[in-house]
Order: sequence, then structure tokens, then C-alpha cells
Amino acid sequence: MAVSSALSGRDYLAAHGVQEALAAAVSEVLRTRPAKPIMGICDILSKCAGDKVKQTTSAVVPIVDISPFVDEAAHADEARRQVAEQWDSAMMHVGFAIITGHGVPPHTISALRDGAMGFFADDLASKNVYNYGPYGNPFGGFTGMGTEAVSRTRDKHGSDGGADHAGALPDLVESFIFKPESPKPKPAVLEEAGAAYYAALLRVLETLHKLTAASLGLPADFFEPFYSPAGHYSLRLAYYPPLSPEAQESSAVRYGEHTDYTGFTILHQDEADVGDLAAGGLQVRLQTGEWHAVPPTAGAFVVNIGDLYEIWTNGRWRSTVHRVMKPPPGSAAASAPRLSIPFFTGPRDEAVIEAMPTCVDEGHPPKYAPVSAGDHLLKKLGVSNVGRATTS
Ligand SMILES: O=C(O)CCC(=O)C(=O)O
Ligand SMILES: [Fe+2]
Repeated sequence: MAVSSALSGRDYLAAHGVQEALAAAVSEVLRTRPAKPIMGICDILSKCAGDKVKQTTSAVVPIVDISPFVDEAAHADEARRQVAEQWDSAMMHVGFAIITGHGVPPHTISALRDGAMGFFADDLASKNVYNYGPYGNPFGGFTGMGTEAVSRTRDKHGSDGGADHAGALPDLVESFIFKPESPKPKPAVLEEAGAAYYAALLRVLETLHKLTAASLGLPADFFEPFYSPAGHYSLRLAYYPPLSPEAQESSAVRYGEHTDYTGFTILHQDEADVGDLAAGGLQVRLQTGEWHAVPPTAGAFVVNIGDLYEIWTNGRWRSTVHRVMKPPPGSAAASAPRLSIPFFTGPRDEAVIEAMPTCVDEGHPPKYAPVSAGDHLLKKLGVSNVGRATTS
């Protein structure tokens, strides 16, 4: 069967003649799996909600060593089974995980970080040479402060019922979207390091897809038709300048509360903030409604899912609301820049996303209408852009 047309997961499985047997077997496993995950996250979260027991943040955002899926020959099936179970639990209860054992060499990360810091240190006019349109335009490039107000994209995703942020102030962030395939010029300091990082992160994504297929009882190649010949990828360099007194006083935040729009986001936080939970400012909204820091962790990436995974998993996994707050006034971090690098990985635009067969049964009918991946992304980008020109 050709996979060039929009092909749903259900069609794909049907085409391979395994849908019914697989769906029955796996939904039985999912239904009978103990509600309490092996890492005890439920316990931690309910304590946070109830008697306000202080927990270390790293226990709330699970750390998952994905090396059994990176180097399969060096690990037993049992190791993969355990990781798959941790992954399902993390995505189900938090929607975020901190991954180690990913195999990306430190110099691939530091080379891009160094190049990006060099680029953003330049004056606005020089950066605007690389402005190719609003945030989300197909060429990528630079967009300055005042371009995006991401919390305006809040909708029903994120399982808190949504919140109205229609009048939110623009975010205190500048961005460069690195697209290797873009015909537009890129800053020399980013070109080589960006291409190497992008290629390395695509390998991490491949691993996450294998891990996810194992977690959800899907065939190992389940995601292939959705990401072939290429998914919709965006490598974003997010630069938060030191806070001016006005920015510190205003109600604007570094990046407003939102859910991500598509598939996995693989994020590298600023390692200058390691060890100081308030400095980085990235926070997730837990199921209890409390906000919790996502601790910057040396050598690790933060992975979270976007809205399309919530639809795909029929609400089993959470497209978790998160935000980037300002560091406390007067702190060293408030007068320092922060650079984070999210890599957004969605299915190709034409793909239609609907509940996976393994996440649907009589007790769990589909909760969401099927969506076109590209339409969903465009809708979100349209609301997020506040339209202030950054070229002048
Ligand atoms: O800068 C960060 O740590 C997170 C940014 C973010 O949530 C995003 O770009 O979607
Ligand atoms: Fe995000």
C-alpha cells in the first residue's frame, strides 16, 4: 500500500493485516496494567497535592535512561521492557521526562550552543538580516522579541480544561529556527553546528519512536508512514535576553503557558542553570494543578509530548502545559541570558492523526476527532503570532 497519501495508524495496521489481533492483545495488556506505575510517580504526585510533602523535582519529572534502545545489542530485552514501562508511565502521569543515555556527543551540543550565543549577541539589525517572515514560516530564520505570545494558543489540550490568555503580553524571547533544507542564507556561526545537531537529534527521535512503539504495544515501524519521507521538524534556538528593569516589572514571562503542538519536543536546557531550580524557569503544570520546575540536568535532554500525541494515545499520554518563568529579581540568572534548544518533531503535514488502535476499546472510545497534522500546527502558529514586524 502506498504511504504517500494521508494514512492513519489504523489504516496502516489494517494494511499489514494485524490490526484486530494486535488491538485485542494490547488493549488487554493496557487495561490490566497496574494503575500504579513502577516508579511510584502517582504516590509522589498525590503527596504533592495532599499534605504538601516536599519532593525532589527530579522524582516528579522522571529520568529515563534510553540506552537499551540506542544500543540494542548491548542490552537484553528485559532492559527494554523496563524502559518502555517507565516511558509509558512518565508520559501518562507527567507528559515530560529527562532522558540520558541518548548517545549525542557533548561537543555536538556545545558547538551549536556556542554558535547560537555568538549569533544572538549581535545587534538587532544584524540578526534581522535573517528574518524571513513570521515565527513558523517555512524558511525558518530569526524572529525578535514581540513576535510571539504563545499562551494565546491555549485550548482544550493539556487536560486542565484550557485557560483564556487572549490578551497575553508577548513573550520575552528571540528565536532562530534552523532548517537545514531552507534555501535562505543562514548565519555562518550556525551552519555546520546546526546541521550536525539536527542530524544527531533525528537519530534520537528514531530511538524515541522505537521506545514509544514498545511502550504502547505497537509494531516497531508504526511511526514510519507518519514521518516518511520526512516529518515536520523545527530546530529552535530560543534566546532569553538578560531582563531589563521594565521586563522584570511587567507581567510578561519568558515564554507563556502552552502545550506543544505536535509530536515529541526534545529540549536542551541551559546548563549554566544546573543546580538552581528557579534560574532556568522551565515549569510543568502537574495533574494536581501545581507548577513544578524541570531541573536543568547536565548531559540530558528534556522530552515532552505535544497535542498530536494526546490525540494519538486517546488521552492516555498528556500534552502537558508548561511555561518559562523569569528568574527572581536581583538574582544572577535575571541579569544573564538563557539559551534553550527545543527540537520540535511532528508528523508530516498531510498525516491524519487519530487514536491508535491500541488505545481504543469499548471502554475507551475515541475522545478526539481526527486532525490533519499540518492544519493543527498552522492553527496554533496563527494564534501565537502577534504580528509585530521585526524587520524595519
Ligand atoms: O525554553 C524552554 O525551556 C522551553 C521552551 C518551550 O516550551 C517551547 O519552545 O515550546
Ligand atoms: Fe513548549
